[in-house]
Amino acid sequence: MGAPAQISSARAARGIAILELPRSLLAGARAARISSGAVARKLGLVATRHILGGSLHRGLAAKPPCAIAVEGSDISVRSQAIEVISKPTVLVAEKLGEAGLELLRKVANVDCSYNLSPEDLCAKISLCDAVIVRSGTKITREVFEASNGRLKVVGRAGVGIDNVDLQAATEMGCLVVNAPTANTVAAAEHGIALLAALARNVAQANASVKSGKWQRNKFTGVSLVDKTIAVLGFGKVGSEVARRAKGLGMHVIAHDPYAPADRARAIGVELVSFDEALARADFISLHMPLTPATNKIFNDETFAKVKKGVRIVNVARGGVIDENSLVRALNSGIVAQAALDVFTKEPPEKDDKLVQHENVIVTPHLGASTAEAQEGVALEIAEAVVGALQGELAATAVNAPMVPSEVLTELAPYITLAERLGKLAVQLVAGGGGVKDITISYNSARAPDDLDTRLLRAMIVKGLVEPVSDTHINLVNADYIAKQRGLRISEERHPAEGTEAAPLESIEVRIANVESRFSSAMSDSGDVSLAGRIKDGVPHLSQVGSFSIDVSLEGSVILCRQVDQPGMIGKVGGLLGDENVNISFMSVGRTSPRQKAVMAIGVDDEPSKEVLQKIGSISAVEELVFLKL
Ligand SMILES: NC(=O)C1=CN([C@@H]2O[C@H](COP(=O)(O)OP(=O)(O)OC[C@H]3O[C@@H](n4cnc5c(N)ncnc54)[C@H](O)[C@@H]3O)[C@@H](O)[C@H]2O)C=CC1
Ligand SMILES: O=C(O)C(=O)COP(=O)(O)O
Repeated sequence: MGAPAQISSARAARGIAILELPRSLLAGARAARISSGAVARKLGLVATRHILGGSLHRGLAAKPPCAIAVEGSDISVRSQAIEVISKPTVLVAEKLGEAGLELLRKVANVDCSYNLSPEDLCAKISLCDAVIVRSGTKITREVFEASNGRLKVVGRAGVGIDNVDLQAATEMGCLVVNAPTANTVAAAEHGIALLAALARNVAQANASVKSGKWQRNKFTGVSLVDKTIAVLGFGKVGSEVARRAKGLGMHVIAHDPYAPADRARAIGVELVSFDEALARADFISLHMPLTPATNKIFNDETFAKVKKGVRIVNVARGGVIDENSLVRALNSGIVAQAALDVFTKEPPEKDDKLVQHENVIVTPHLGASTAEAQEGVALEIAEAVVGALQGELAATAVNAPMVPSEVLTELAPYITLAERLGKLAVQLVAGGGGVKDITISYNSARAPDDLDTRLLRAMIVKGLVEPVSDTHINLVNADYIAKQRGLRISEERHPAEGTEAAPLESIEVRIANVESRFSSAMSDSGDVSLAGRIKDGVPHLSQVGSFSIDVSLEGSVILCRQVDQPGMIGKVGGLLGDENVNISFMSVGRTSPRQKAVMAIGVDDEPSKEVLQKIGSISAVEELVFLKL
């Protein structure tokens, strides 16, 4: 956490305000929290701030500056609005390439502690904002719990995330990112290396010659050309293996329930069913992830379906094979040979039957271990972790919906609007309790499939739940938390007048089956109802119950129902002015002249109870509520 910073000067020139901060203050800082709505918005902070619930500004993180340029002319920032936050701590728990470490060190304190026991990892984790692991470290529920909410990002420097408890990460709002592309070729090359080594008994022959023997007949192998290889899991690695196997003159078939047919066609691979792949293959190469569905997918039943004498290569995960079944299949000759890079338990026991089997060759999980892949992976994961710490939605997020950066930029003001509507709506519910049925209406001139509402929904949940709980909510866990709290959220799309340039005309939040502290917030259908829109880039409250109003959602809001009559604005404004409460906006929504009206007053500061009471006792005022943003 940081301390409020003093701004040495703020000057505006040609629409750019420069806020100068003492350099000493920012030395070692990773970011500055800008809590003034106007400035935050103009810095584009709002989008980042809300995604991880953090408060980071990406421009600052890379190179702590002594000045922040803010676009716009109407900027006034108080010094308390800026808070400097110290560097995050990233624990690198397994060896990572130097380029990645260098990148991390620019923005974080990097603690490289390898080979930690689970206990030591749990002891350390509460001091870390992020942790980077490879396949050798398990990030279990216990680790997340031990972090006491500080751990915000888990970076998996590689593809497989079966060593991370994703459910626990999601529940705790911790983003998991991986590095899915940089080791693809390395893994595929290792698969091909094992395939060739297997077919020609390279490992056994090597050991034999080194032990002083010369056994040429014993190690006669089999040819690859014209043989059929079944690639199971036709994703990134599987496709690269298929391409290379084609080059070796093999006939390649593949099974993958989710593989696009055009990719298979482009490589000249025949997509077949699982059973057909088993029945036809001379070689089987495994490239599917370890999931509950693929766990022990190779078992006695599966081996009963393979062509006798099949050879198996596994550079995916040990857990996709029932290792006892494989030993049986090897002993009976159903499987002639196996080449394994991965094991259910790593490292396997010394006397492991599979490892020691004469027809099995093994490597210690080396698929991703080339110099090139490790540099690439290190950079890929470091970029993802740094981005995530800065509140960006990592493109390689594993447990959060991916939102392209263009969409994020476009939705940024609506993200703020959504959270604020949620925050206001829950304050309008009497007692704040009983909130269960929420309807969100998106009014948009765009085609229904042209609006990604996941982020908006998450932010509404954040706004609704955070003020009444100690749970930290972000895009990662919003849906989970909503479900856990029994919130039933329905989303509606309504075509709106307007241009397609703006993603949305307005957002309405309705809460059904509750009483309100401000009866005018009840819609005709009996729901607490609020709507807002973006005006000149700023979130505005545009409707309360059935009253149309227009108040900028930057500070807090006083809503006041009155009998419409002259002089009300002056009276209320006078009372607030006497208390030095700055009014940022005022708007009156009426059903018809001199009937009921709702006055919405945007205020920068929280008025005292006394002044609210005085406003409430103005004879024309029928009800009043103060809503904090
Ligand atoms: N040995 C090593 O060092 C390395 C191992 N790996 C392992 O290889 C796996 C694959 O990596 P990528 O190709 O990069 O991932 P990927 O996600 O691009 O491909 C995985 C493919 O498996 C498919 N799949 C899922 N369930 C399946 C099933 N039941 N049957 C057949 N296919 C299924 C998916 O549709 C997907 O196309 C990783 O999950 C990881 O476990 C990856 C890199 C290095
Ligand atoms: O990327 C993967 O899935 C791998 O299996 C590589 O594992 P590693 O990072 O080398 O421990």
